[in-house]
Amino acid sequence: MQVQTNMPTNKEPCVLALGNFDGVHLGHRRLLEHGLRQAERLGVGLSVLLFEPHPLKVLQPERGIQLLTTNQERLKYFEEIGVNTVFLIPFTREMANTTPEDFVVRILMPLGVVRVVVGFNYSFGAHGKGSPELIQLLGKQYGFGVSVLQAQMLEGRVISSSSIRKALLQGDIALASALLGRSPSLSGTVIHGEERGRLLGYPTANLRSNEDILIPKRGVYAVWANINGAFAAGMMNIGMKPTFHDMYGTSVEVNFFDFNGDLYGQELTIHIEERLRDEKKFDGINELLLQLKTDKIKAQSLLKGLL
Ligand SMILES: Cc1cc2nc3c(=O)[nH]c(=O)nc-3n(C[C@H](O)[C@H](O)[C@H](O)COP(=O)(O)O)c2cc1C
Ligand SMILES: Nc1ncnc2c1ncn2[C@@H]1O[C@H](COP(=O)(O)OP(=O)(O)OP(=O)(O)O)[C@@H](O)[C@H]1O
Repeated sequence: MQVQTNMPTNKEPCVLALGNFDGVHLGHRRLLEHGLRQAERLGVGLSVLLFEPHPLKVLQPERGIQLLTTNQERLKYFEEIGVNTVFLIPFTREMANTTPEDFVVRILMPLGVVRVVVGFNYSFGAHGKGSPELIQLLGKQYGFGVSVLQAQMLEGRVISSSSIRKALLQGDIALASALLGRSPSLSGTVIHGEERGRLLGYPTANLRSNEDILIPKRGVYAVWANINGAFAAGMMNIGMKPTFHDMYGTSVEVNFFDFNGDLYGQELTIHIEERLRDEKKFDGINELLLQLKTDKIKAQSLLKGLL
């Protein structure tokens, strides 16, 4: 898969899928699969146009965006699905003010678009005024086809990045997984913690993720990661360690059951399988240790099926 950060000069014909694709969820997958079939029928490749940073970060910086995927993760999923080219175009305030027609003429046409694939709720151009109907009209005028995919649903619910964000903030891993079509994950770099974990007999990898990435609801989760090519089961705590601190920022830490080694500085992707419980303030270390033992047994039994 090619990633182009400059406007192409060769203008190879392509089918182009449009949107943010945060999370690359089931709805996105079905849209991209439709794009692949169209591309095959037309004998061209499938491209995706992505704005970087996410438009909401530029348009509503005060809201503090909470993304499901990093750029790297989105690109990995696109590659797995079979996308040929990703155009990564900077999103600026000027871009936000582009009229729908200018967007088509200045951005889409130079990409060699023969067909555009969008979802039923796609919006584009200044104030999000461009709709699927408008892009169909512009397609007729400028000579490219347009597919508008109907709303992809799961059990009566429209699949969307926002509904997945909501599920994760409520700790509903089952719902988030069903909408994503895979377990949710959280990536980050292993940093130094307070080094209390190893004294407790539960050493933890403390994770720092990109500031724009969503952290699920506080609590304890059954998780796994691929460490140096091997499956590693574990349990993760997202929280403030109330047993030890009155005021503390949120930390994300994972105790892997059968791993012994140095992870500092490593990039890890933690796959979240199930939420086990809320974080609690315990009356001392012994109570916490008893609970951790129970958590471990529960997580191990849940994760056994994944091996
Ligand atoms: C699976 C798991 C569950 C935890 N649950 C709690 C909890 O409910 N309450 C709490 O105060 N701390 C909890 N902790 C955090 C511990 O209090 C301890 O501070 C931490 O493991 C050590 O942190 P460190 O790596 O920064 O030294 C949990 C840790 C893990 C790994
Ligand atoms: N459930 C769905 N069914 C059909 N098309 C969809 C669905 N979800 C997204 N799309 C389409 O996929 C493309 C990328 O969508 P977008 O990034 O806006 O995702 P989204 O899940 O709708 O996000 P958000 O919830 O943040 O609005 C767009 O063309 C959009 O219309």
